[in-house]
Amino acid sequence: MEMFPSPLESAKFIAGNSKDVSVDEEGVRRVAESLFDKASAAEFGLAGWKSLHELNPRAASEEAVNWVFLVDTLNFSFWAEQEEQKYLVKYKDKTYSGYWSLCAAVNRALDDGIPITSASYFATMTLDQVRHVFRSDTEVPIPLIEERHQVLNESGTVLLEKFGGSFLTCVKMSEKNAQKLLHLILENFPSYRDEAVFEKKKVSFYKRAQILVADTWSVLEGKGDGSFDDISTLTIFADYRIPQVLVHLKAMKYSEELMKKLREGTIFQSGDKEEVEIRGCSIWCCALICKHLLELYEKKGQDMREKINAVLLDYYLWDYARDHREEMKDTPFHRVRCIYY
Ligand SMILES: Nc1nc2c(c(CN[C@H]3C=C[C@H](O)[C@@H]3O)cn2[C@@H]2O[C@H](COP(=O)(O)O)[C@@H](O)[C@H]2O)c(=O)[nH]1
Repeated sequence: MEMFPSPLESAKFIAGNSKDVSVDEEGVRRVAESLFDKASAAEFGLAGWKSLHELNPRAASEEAVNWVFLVDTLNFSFWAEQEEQKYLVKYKDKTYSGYWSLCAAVNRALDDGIPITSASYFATMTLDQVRHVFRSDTEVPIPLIEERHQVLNESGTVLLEKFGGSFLTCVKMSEKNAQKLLHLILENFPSYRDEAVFEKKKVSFYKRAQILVADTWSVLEGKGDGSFDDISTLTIFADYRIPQVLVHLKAMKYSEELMKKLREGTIFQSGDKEEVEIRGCSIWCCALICKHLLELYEKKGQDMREKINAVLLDYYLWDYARDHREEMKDTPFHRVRCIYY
C-alpha cells in the first residue's frame, strides 16, 4: 500500500466505484459555464483570502504563517446538532459561527495577550486553558474540545522538536513546492493523516493538510517562500460544505436512500462507505469543473492556468455556501464528528 496515496487518484477511484453518490457531467458543465465570468474577477483570485475575510491575518509574516498553522490544526467539526443551538464567539462587536468562530476565538486570545499561536505555548496547554481560549458565547461549547487539546499538544511538540517552533521553517524546507510541503506535513503531523479504506484500497483526502498548504500560499500572497510552482496539483478540501453546495448546484447527486439518511440527520463514522463516496466524488467533481473552466477559456484563446485551480475554486464554492445558507437549507450536509474536517 502506498504510504500517502494521492487524493486526486483516490477521488477518481472512488467516483468510478461509487454507489450512492454520482458526479453529474451535465451539471458540472453548467457550473463551469456559470463560473466563467466570475473566474476572471478579482475576488476569485488569491487576494480574496485577505480582502474578503477580516479575521484572516493582513501580514505575510512568520507570525501570520504560524497563525495559519494553528488555525488549520483546529480546522474541523463546527457543525451543530441543532442549528438553533450552536457554538458562537463574539469578537469586536460581531458574532461569528462555524469556522469563523474558531478564528474569532484565536484573535480574541491574541488580543488578551495569550500567545496561542506560539508552539511553546500550545505544546503544553492544559485542557482548562484550551477551554478558556475557545469558550463559547452561548451555552454550546466548541465540539471535540478534548481532541482539540490533544492535537494542539501533539502538533506544538512536533513543531518545537523538528522545526524550531515555527511552521515557517517547515515551509522553507519545502523549497516552494506544494507537494513537498504536503508530504512534510503528513510525515510529521499525525492528526493531518485524513485517510480511509474503500473497496479494500487505501484512499486519502488530506483535507486539513491540503488547506494548510493553500492557506500558507494565501497568507504569503503567493510570493517568496509561498510561491509554490505546483499549487494547481492540490485538490479541493473535502469538508462537509463543499459536497452540500455541489449537490445544491446539481453537479453531484445522491441516491434516494442516501438523501433519506442525510435528511434524518444520520451521524456517520469516519471511513463509512457513504462518507468516503461523498468526499471522493466531491474532489473528483471539482477536478472536472476546473478542467471544463480551463477549456472554456482556452476556446477563447485565454490560458487561465495561473488564475484557475482547485484551491481558488474551493475558496469560491466555500464562500458561496457560507453566503447562500438560506437557499441551501433543503440540501443536507453529511454529519461526522472527527478531527479531519
Ligand atoms: N473546503 C473548504 N472547507 C473549509 C474552508 C474553511 C475556511 N477557509 C476560509 C478561510 C480563508 C479562505 O478564504 C476560506 O474562505 C473551513 N472549511 C471547513 O468548512 C467547515 C466549516 O464550515 P461552516 O460550519 O460553514 O463554518 C469545516 O469542515 C471546516 O474545516 C475552505 O476554505 N474550504
